Amino acid sequence: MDVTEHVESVYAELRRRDPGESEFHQAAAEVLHDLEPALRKHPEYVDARIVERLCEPERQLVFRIPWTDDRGEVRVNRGFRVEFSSALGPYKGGLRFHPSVDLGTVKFLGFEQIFKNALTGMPLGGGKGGADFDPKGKSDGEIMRFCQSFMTELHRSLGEHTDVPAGDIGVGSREIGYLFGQYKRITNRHEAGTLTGKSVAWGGSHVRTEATGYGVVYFLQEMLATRGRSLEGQRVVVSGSGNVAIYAVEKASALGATVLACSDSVGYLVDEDGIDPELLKEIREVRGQRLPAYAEARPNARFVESGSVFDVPCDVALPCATQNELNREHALTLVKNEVFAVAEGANMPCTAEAIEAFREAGVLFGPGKAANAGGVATSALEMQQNASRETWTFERAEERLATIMRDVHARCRATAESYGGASHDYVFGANIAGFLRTADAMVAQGLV
Ligand SMILES: NC(=O)C1=CN([C@@H]2O[C@H](COP(=O)(O)OP(=O)(O)OC[C@H]3O[C@@H](n4cnc5c(N)ncnc54)[C@H](O)[C@@H]3O)[C@@H](O)[C@H]2O)C=CC1
Ligand SMILES: O=C(O)CCC(=O)C(=O)O
Repeated sequence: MDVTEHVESVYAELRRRDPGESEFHQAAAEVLHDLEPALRKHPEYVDARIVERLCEPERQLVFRIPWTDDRGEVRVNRGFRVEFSSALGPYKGGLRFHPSVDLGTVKFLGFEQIFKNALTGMPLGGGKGGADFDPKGKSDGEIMRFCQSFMTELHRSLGEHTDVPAGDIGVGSREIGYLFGQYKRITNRHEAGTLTGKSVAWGGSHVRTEATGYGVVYFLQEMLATRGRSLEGQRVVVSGSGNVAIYAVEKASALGATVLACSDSVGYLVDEDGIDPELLKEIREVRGQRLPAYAEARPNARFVESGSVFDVPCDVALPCATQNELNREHALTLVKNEVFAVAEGANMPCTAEAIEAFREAGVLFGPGKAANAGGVATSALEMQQNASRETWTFERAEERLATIMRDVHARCRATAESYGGASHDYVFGANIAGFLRTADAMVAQGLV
């Protein structure tokens, strides 16, 4: 069978079957386009219909989540868990609580997760979940009751050898605590490895909180080193001000960069003196305030409510908020301002057109499935500690994270080159490397 025709027919079929899932189509299009050289080299993948099978989740759960608000009124949300691939290990990937979540969003995230998890070299399958629940403005009691109801339904599908969720947008260690508590109560099992992102006080791993943001910066360091640069003196712009963004700011600053700006869904913050990571953490994580509170506390900082954080001139941009937040127009502004490198902390934050603009301008570009793999990799370290009933030190966990990110970077480059691409084409390298590992396992495991 002609490989191009094969890939095109798989793509056409997935669009036909699920026409409303534009984010899933976008994620699939990028990966499928890059796979052709691998399929030419390995006709056995075509014969076994690996691509077709990978595009169809092994299982998709959609469920009702009834809960009561603080006035005693009944509320109903919709929950999702897409168990995409168990070729390399238990389904693994976070839970997102945000009003925009639908099946297409969860499928795009779960699809990306397959390749990302494979790229880490760890024994992890791919999955993702969430709910169209808006945590904004909810009380602690409401969050707890919602998490309990969510887990009352989802617990049947989970287990340390089956499916292991973690956090994502709107789900942090508080939510993981409530979810775990309900899981334990219903199953009567203190099976710590069933959820990751737990508090270090009761089964979590040091560095999991920091891992995604730190990992992005480690990946960036490796990319810069290929051009003889370091982070020292670089002007960095980060989008978002949640978990990934905060720890990207912290690590980039610690390595000598000046982080000029970060953002939220209302606007962006500029601090000409460099964002102070401790103050940012205090405001966002401890006080739960928004970014204007930071601007009020620092003389050379301002909060801007129009335009985009990517208008701020910089050497390095780290989009760490959400999907499709950086479009072609933003990319062209960054290029005009001579951006040197972009690494995705969020999942699919750059549109296909933005990535094309970076490629045309020769900007170093680290795709999310490689650059933000540190989070899920540290989740795998958490599972490892849970299985052996150990708790590693912060230093030991961070050293493992740094090594994993160096390996992910090297794997992308080596794979890109060996399949006829440029070594700096991290998108191509990541897609092929993640695919090969998964495809080999699928062929070995037969038609399942
Ligand atoms: N938490 C993790 O370990 C990992 C997260 N990611 C990805 O990183 C991204 C951020 O996740 P977290 O930091 O965990 O979530 P979070 O809930 O801690 O923070 C999300 C941030 O994005 C901002 N945001 C949301 N929608 C926005 C919009 N439309 N425009 C501008 N800002 C917006 C929020 O204000 C917040 O600052 C997501 O794409 C997530 O899938 C990727 C790998 C692992
Ligand atoms: O640690 C995990 O399992 C979740 C990480 C995640 O959701 C992601 O990589 O996007």
